[in-house]
Amino acid sequence: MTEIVRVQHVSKTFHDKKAVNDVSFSIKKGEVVAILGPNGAGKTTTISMMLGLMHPTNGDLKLFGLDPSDKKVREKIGTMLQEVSVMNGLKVKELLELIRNYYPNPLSLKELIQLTGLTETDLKTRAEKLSGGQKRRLSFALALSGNPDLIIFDEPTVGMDITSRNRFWKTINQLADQGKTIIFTTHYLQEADDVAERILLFHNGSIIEDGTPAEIKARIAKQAVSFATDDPIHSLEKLNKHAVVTNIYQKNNRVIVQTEDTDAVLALLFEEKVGARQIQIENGKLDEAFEQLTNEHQEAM
Ligand SMILES: Nc1ncnc2c1ncn2[C@@H]1O[C@H](COP(=O)(O)OP(=O)(O)OP(=O)(O)O)[C@@H](O)[C@H]1O
Repeated sequence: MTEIVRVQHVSKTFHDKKAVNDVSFSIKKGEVVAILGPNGAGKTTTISMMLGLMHPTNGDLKLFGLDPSDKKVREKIGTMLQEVSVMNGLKVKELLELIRNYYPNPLSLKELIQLTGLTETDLKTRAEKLSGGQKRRLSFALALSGNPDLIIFDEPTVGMDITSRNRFWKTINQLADQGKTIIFTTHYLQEADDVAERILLFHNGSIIEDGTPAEIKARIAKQAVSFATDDPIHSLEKLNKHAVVTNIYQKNNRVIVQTEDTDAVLALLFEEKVGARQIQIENGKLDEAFEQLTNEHQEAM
């Protein structure tokens, strides 16, 4: 598979602050990658270096095998940054036409409208008169204008209402199906869990986890089987003796069995005849994993 992004031992220091500290990763064609991490973790700095807006203090960073500021690279990238700045005085349609002209194979205006949900009224409006949410929609259309192979977004859904957000992710999934490579940062962990195939978790300038959302959640092993029963004490006694049960307790008439193997626990419920009803399997949540991983790292420092 073609390597699109290659980051090798990259660091960025501002005065004496190490914002990014010896980070290495590579991203292949067609991957959808979420960059997560608490405030100040180094996400925006990493993205800015990928876009050639900042140079690494140390290390090497290539997109499509070239320097990010190379014209050939710029033609293949679409981006949407946190700050939406649009050119005042132009109508949305004029602005889109202008930007499309910079690219060798732009998307048609019709395609851009269909992908981003810009309305006829939006097209006739001067860019500076758009609402915050409409501006983000325009910014999304501008990012897609050149029909980019690589799309990089920094917190793209901030300020979008639920409908716009759903539409945005639907389009992203559509673009991913076409084989585009997509990298985005977000503080909405559910979005990363739903959309990304891979998560790079940043903390204090370093990558502390790199894996699929399922792998990252599984590493925290907060999986559990819970059930209702007429005799919780009897269930606790019968199940507690099995090694597959890592923890067991009663909560509001339900028995919660924490384990790393929910299938084995399900089998046990029937073998031990505990009279389990309304059985539920909980696979852990990404936000729990996120919090635990960043805390563990904080303690280890
Ligand atoms: N231009 C700059 N000058 C000095 N320090 C900077 C600059 N840009 C970023 N930093 C510092 O580098 C660190 C990483 O910042 P960065 O913006 O990359 O974090 P982030 O993960 O994107 O955070 P957030 O989630 O808040 O957007 C922070 O401590 C920040 O204060």
